[in-house]
Amino acid sequence: MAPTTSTRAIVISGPSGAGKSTILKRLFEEYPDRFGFSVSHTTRNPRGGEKDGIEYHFVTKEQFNDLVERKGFVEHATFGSNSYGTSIAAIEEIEKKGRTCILDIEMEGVKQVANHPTFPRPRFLFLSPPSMDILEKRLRGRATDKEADILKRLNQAKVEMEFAKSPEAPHDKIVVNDDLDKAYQEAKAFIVGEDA
Ligand SMILES: Nc1ncnc2c1ncn2[C@@H]1O[C@H](COP(=O)(O)OP(=O)(O)OP(=O)(O)O)[C@@H](O)[C@H]1O
Repeated sequence: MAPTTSTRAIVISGPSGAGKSTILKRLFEEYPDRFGFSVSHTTRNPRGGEKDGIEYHFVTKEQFNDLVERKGFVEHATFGSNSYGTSIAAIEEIEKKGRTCILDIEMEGVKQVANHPTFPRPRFLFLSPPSMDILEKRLRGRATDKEADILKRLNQAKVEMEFAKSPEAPHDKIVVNDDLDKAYQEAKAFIVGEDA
């Protein structure tokens, strides 16, 4: 059965520090039963306490590559020696529960999802910082990132912002996260469908 509008997956993207987690946390609090995150696949080993099928689907490199060949991932990437991916089956697991799957993914993943040969096109939301200066302040204010990481994230943010402006970008809606309450209301209107 094709997903109805209410369970059609939603992709949220935007530079690191744009406020994706902040907005999604609020959304999940306001609508505790309406959304879900898919469980990703990874070839890395489980860390203490991680359970297969909960934090990740832990698979071998062969299993992972087999799923890549069969176009079973809407997006996947390799970092260092470990691969990660979002499978169509994992998204369907969320939809089967009558929930909307939210995919929080970076730019290369967004391109892959938009160009997938069979996966029904999700709705794309891009969260933008008000300016690069403010983004830098927020990344510094988060105090979780090392200086080298902050500089890497800022460089990558420039690339993501350029992509968002390009004709190739699939975004259906761009929300500028200046005032958090206003940005949340705008994102929510798009996500829960009033603005669909
Ligand atoms: N509108 C806002 N005004 C001020 N600060 C904000 C606003 N939105 C988010 N922040 C702060 O900016 C920082 C970055 O936000 P957040 O961690 O949600 O970004 P993110 O897009 O999820 O980043 P990542 O992709 O790295 O996970 C956080 O410290 C958050 O509290």
